[in-house]
Amino acid sequence: MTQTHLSSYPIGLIHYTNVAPILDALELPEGVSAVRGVPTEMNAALLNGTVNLANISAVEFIRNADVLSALPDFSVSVLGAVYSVNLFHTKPWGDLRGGRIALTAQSATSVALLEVLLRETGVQARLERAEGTALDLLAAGYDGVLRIGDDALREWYEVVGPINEERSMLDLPHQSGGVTVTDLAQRWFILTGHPFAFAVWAYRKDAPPPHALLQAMRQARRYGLGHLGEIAERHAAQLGLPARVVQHYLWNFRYHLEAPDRLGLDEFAAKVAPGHAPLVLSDGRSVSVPAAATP
Ligand SMILES: C=C(O[C@@H]1C=C(C(=O)O)C=C[C@H]1O)C(=O)O
Repeated sequence: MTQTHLSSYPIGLIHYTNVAPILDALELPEGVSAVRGVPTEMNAALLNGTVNLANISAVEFIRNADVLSALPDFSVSVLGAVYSVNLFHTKPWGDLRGGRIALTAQSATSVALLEVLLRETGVQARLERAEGTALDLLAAGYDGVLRIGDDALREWYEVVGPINEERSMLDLPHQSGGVTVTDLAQRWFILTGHPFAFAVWAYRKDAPPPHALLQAMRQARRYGLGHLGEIAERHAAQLGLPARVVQHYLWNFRYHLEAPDRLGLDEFAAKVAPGHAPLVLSDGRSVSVPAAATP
């Protein structure tokens, strides 16, 4: 038997439903292995060198732009509502001043986004790490609770649902039973008019990805976006949500780090890490979108 010596290229995968259109059909090429985890775990794994590439919190890419580069055509971005990055609160936003907000330990980007949004609206609150569902933490006395990912999507629907034949996703209320759900990407859109990039696929500059992996990722995404209905059905069953809700949730994402997403990323970077190292993509370009030519 011939022994093949494979060079090993470990990658990290955040396994939230929002990346299912990219990851569900991904076949890892020979020599590539994957670990899975929540954003803060994958951020740490990439930064400590346990993995060489991962979809990570965009803010960690920004903060570590000296050692990380990002793929030029992959992101988890959204223009307007995202449905799964939510602040649940019982008082109006402005009355959160001086209040206590619980933060999920899974997130880095959304915590930084919340800080930006609070700062820009002049609301100073005490931010504390605490785990639990939004409703449990509100019942425990927190004034606001930040939730992300699948839990946030489920808990959002628990508060504002159900949809029915008369109501589309867009008709759902933003509050119910004394609980308001503020969608942070929607709030960012109102503030800036730009998309918000939650995650990018970053890799260590000293360990660029093999071409076969990039090809496999692009192929998987093409398949996933072409089979969104099936993916939504499968994940809806796992999440305990209507397939209609999950399909809307998925098609709403922008998975290609296009010019508008870069604009949003650049703007966020200027707000969270002024003076950060240039954000470089693997095609050698900077994230910044060139200013439109002036006449
Ligand atoms: C849109 C989301 O984006 C995620 C949010 C992240 C964060 O807050 O650090 C990291 C990766 C993203 O995939 C979500 O979790 O719902």
